Amino acid sequence: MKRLNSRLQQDGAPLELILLIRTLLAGCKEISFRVSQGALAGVLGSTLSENVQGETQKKLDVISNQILKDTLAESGYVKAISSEEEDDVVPCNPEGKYLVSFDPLDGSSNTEINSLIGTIFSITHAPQWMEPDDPSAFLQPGTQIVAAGYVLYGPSTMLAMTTGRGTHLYTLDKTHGGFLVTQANIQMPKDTAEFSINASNQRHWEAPIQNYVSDLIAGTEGPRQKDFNMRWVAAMVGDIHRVLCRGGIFAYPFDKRNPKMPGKLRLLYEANPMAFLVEQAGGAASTGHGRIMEVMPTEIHQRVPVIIGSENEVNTCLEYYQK
Ligand SMILES: O=P(O)(O)OC[C@H]1O[C@](O)(COP(=O)(O)O)[C@@H](O)[C@@H]1O
Ligand SMILES: [Mg+2]
Ligand SMILES: [Mg+2]
Repeated sequence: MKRLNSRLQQDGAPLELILLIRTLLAGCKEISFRVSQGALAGVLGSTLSENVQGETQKKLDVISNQILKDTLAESGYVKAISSEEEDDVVPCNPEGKYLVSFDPLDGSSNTEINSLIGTIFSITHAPQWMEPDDPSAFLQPGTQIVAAGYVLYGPSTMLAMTTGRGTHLYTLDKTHGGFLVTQANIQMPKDTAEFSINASNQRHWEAPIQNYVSDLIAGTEGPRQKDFNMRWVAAMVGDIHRVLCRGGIFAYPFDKRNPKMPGKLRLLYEANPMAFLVEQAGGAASTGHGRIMEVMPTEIHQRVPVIIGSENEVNTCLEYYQK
């Protein structure tokens, strides 16, 4: 099986980017170890603090954020970091060539039940004009990302990553501590009979997505004339992993409860990396009104509605928005 280094070289990644990715993954391996210790390491449960988005931070959110922040800041490759758990950007090496955005721990509510969680990241070039504490350099559309992926802390620790030359799946071989390619160039099925959405929010959605999901649920008796199954992990990283591996459609749409919050998931470190991975695997990723990767961010913690998955099913969903 191919090692991470040779796969990245084959895909034409520059040396400094490879070294940065290896550094980032060293942090993720430490998180993986802490996660696997569970209650024994005293890492479960909530802290007394909230992040900038008003969410109660779990101990693992804070620990994972600290691990990644320290590892990346010390590496020298990174000019600045933006994280779900940091109010502002974190300045690193003024000479660093890259910017890294991450969700240190996705699926926080799963930590206490030993269920799927992960780390999501994206990497862009750092503009030379940028001061390391300047958030505006992070406001680049997803099309500028040079590498993105997630590490899934599941029964095995897996990495899904793309540098724009296909999406590859890797598995952490704990016997020597390296990630090995276990599936190169994943190709998602274009069609699917599986959807993934928090249906308890249905009454708050806009009409197009309400109608679309109603038609999925109507199955063979409805206009789609086909039965669909529903799957929900409650961690985007787990739900997207399933969609990448066997097709499906995942959505976290805009809902009307808070008009100032155009969706739940964050563009820089949740929606964009997943959109890049899925597009590179032959899938599609939209806000309902346009390609996620073309959204111009206006702030680092910006939220967007997401509809991500098998290409034909995403397009069918988008027809409801166009009606
Ligand atoms: O249970 P809800 O409210 O539908 O939210 C689930 C969503 O929230 C998230 O957990 C948000 O991410 P964090 O855990 O990083 O805050 C997503 O992974 C998931 O898809
Ligand atoms: Mg998250
Ligand atoms: Mg998180």
